[in-house]
Amino acid sequence: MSAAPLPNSGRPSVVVEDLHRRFGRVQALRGMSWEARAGRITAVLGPNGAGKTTTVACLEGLLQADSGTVRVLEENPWGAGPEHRARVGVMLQDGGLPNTSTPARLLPHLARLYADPWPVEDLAGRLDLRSFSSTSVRRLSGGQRQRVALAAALIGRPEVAFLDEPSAGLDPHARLDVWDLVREVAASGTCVVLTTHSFEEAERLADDVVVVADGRAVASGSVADVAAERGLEHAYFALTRPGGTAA
Ligand SMILES: Nc1ncnc2c1ncn2[C@@H]1O[C@H](COP(=O)(O)OP(=O)(O)OP(=O)(O)O)[C@@H](O)[C@H]1O
Repeated sequence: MSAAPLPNSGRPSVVVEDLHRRFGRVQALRGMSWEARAGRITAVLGPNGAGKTTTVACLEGLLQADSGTVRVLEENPWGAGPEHRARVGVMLQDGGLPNTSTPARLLPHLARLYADPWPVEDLAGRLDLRSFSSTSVRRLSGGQRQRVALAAALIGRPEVAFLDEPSAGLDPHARLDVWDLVREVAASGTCVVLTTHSFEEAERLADDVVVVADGRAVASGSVADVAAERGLEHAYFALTRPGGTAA
């Protein structure tokens, strides 16, 4: 029997290479390049408007780049079929959940779309969804909706999960629950890519970090490498200072 490959060996699960995307006069992406690997958590950090959401939308197959390459599980996500979609979990910033449904109806419905879903009860327990499982999505608090959106992204046990600010606005208990779950998902071999504005989240949760500014990646690598001696926060400010480069 051959040894199981290391989770971060082989080709990266997510590849962004020299991506360009313009919206009218705004050049949102200008040569964005980075990679993310299976079994690791990659945090994408950057100022407002730096191009994080645009890049992730291209990776999710929701937006087409003007030029450059995007590969997710070795496929171009733009126009990819249902088999590819089933392998990728997406948590959008605004939740993207149907307002009139309830967690108790929505999650079992989503679970039935997958061959080997995460058991709904277990996921609901892990994210503490039970106390509001019969409340309509419209009436949930922001943090509750966020946790349901995360459950919806993970229920299909995706090989790649894109999580847009997964713990923004959560209370400290919920935040720790989310971090534990995300770590577990990555430990099972999933490539987790999350956007965040939190240095604490990047430092405590992520293995790798990509710092984005002005439409391109200005640093990427392990959190330890990017943070270097002076810490991630210092590196971030040096790298993303308007018109400046790393000190
Ligand atoms: N659909 C669109 N139409 C016009 N401009 C857009 C569109 N989507 C993004 N942009 C612009 O592209 C740039 C990059 O936006 P993007 O949402 O990718 O940034 P971001 O890094 O995710 O920011 P934030 O941290 O605020 O979420 C911004 O200047 C934004 O205004």
